[in-house]
Amino acid sequence: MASSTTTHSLPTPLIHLRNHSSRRTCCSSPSRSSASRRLKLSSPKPKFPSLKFGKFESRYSRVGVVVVTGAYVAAPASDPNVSDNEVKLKESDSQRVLCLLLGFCLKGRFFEILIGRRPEPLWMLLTNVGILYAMEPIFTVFFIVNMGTIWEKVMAALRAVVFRRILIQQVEFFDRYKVGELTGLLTSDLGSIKDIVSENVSRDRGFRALSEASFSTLSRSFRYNLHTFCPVPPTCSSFGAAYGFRFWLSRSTVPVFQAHGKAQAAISDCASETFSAIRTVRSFAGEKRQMSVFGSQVLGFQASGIKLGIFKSANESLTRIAVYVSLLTLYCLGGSKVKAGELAVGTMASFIGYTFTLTFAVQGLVNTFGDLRRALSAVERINSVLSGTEIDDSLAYGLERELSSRELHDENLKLFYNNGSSESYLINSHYMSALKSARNGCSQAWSGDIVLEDVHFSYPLRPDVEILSGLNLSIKCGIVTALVGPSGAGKSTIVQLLARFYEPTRGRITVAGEDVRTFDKSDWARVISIVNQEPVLFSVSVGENIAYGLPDDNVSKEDVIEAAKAANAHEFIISLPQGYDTLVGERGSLLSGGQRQMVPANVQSMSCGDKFPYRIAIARALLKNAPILILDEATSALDTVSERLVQEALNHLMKGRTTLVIAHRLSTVQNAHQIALCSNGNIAELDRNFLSFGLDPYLFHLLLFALAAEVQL
Ligand SMILES: Nc1ncnc2c1ncn2[C@@H]1O[C@H](COP(=O)(O)OP(=O)(O)OP(=O)(O)O)[C@@H](O)[C@H]1O
Repeated sequence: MASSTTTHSLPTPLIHLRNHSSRRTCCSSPSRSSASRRLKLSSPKPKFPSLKFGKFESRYSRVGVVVVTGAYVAAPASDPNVSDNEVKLKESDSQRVLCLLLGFCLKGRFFEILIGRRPEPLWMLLTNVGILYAMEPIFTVFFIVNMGTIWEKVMAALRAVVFRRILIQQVEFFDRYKVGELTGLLTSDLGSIKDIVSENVSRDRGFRALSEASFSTLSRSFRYNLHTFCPVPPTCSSFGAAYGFRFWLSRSTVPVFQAHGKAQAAISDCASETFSAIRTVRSFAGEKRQMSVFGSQVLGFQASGIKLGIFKSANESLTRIAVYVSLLTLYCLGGSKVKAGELAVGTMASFIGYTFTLTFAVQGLVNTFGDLRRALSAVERINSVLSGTEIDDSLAYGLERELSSRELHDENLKLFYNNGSSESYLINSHYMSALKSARNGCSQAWSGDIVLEDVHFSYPLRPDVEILSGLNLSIKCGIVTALVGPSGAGKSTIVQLLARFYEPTRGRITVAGEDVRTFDKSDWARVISIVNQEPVLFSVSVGENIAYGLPDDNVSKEDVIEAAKAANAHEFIISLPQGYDTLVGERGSLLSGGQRQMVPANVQSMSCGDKFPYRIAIARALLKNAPILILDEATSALDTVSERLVQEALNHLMKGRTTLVIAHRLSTVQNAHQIALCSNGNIAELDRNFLSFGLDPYLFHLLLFALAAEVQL
């Protein structure tokens, strides 16, 4: 190979000109070579400050600058016409590292030294390469650890924002979306966004792939392009075509990704629905039906997965076609040039190296594009769920106020607070701050009646069906009102309005004469306790489940025990293997078969295991001590002991409170101070003496139906 100059200055147009000419020196005109030397000597001084690297400095610098300036690879490291002063370059650390990388890994010179066509010692070359190989993993660890940490923090903040945004939606939002869909947002959708970084910090993907691909293309273009190496334009155009087509393809795959995400959410929805209602499924022998529903979701997911696979394969094969066309062009055109002596073998070899680098980089980019598409459709799904809905202003305002005003001792809550007032711009703070605290509502509810005045209501998802049509009901302070009526009459709807899960579409609800809408809804829960037939227990200990009655307070163990005693649950709880610390399973299933055997037989008989959650709920309500109590009476038959225990607990709970009982038993109705019959979205108040003669439960229900059908309200 011909030898000419060592180049060592910054990449100015002047230097490019010189480099091109120096390259030609090896193959063609000597006059251009001398011209290049003249130009080289007049090159500007390097701008970078000098750093002493001892012996290695000049060698690395020289090698590196050759590449940076796009010099011809056949240029030797030393040139007798160049003075030492010129050779000693002054570059920064990063420039040196870049020089090392570029000089040894990407140049034809590397191959030529390896095959002995150049005089430089091989050990020197291998030492340099070894140093580079050692540095790479160190920087990789640094890069991945930092990127990973930053991105994990971003994702935690994002998860907190989405969770909080879901929590403060109005109740109808939860009617509209299934549990699986919402959990899917927090798991698989946010997971796809997380993958953008976590999957793309690896060597061959993401930013690295992008920089490698760009650099390979650019350096190829600068070094070989236009003058001598005709394979470059066809290679670049095939890659260009592949990129263009991929861009079009990526746009058309977004709906496919979305459909795939939806299908995945449907699977998790079906699974969570089935498992959460497992007792109902069992009791109806519904396993086969659930399997069929699940099967159809899985098949849907499979179909969308296959469709997605087809798009992915199109992407893959397109990339490969581009690579192989590029390589074939290179072999044909480059090979003929080597044969004709117009091109050095090392150059050809390095060009093949570039092409492979580009191949891997483009492959990495394809994967990154795939991640981006998935992430984009996930963002779109999260947006479509959360943007079209209305947040519950009052709840959002209350939470915002709590989180920002309070001394936060709970580290976990700081995650939500630090992300700050992301919702504050959505809230009408001026209006909200004028609302009265629910503590005022509490004190008024202890002394005043609750009145529903001409209440009309339709559920937001079925606005054309009026459930309550001008309903009037007065629930007297401190006494028990029994609400009776046939199924679907609207009893639970009244409860939901009193709890302020929904607001009446017309009319109003008052407490001691004050419209409930003048009270802050965010802590309205203080005013009302609700005990459902099927109370929900959380997957924490029995004690914590009772303490949930006052979730924001530090409830002492003594208070929990006192509440449990009043709810007649204490005996049963202490008979459990870990007492109050016994963990409650999902949906309140308390004991495994083995644990049941450890509970003494006499306790088991009085445990009314199935009604245990009901008594825990009573204990919770006792702890909460709200002035208004709403009770959906347990319908399932209890044995005499259980019935007595539960009734005693309820009597305890109802004492002195304004109580509304959705009554399913004659005894409850007979003991109530006031009876309201709900039918056709309206109320008729009944005289309790009307039922004071002995009726058996069957006759009682018959009578209710007859009344509901006959009474013109
Ligand atoms: N979230 C909802 N969205 C739309 N319609 C609803 C919703 N909840 C209940 N409904 C409808 O409102 C009507 C009244 O239901 P509601 O649950 O209040 O009756 P109910 O008297 O409590 O019946 P049951 O004694 O069987 O519980 C029913 O037709 C029911 O289908």
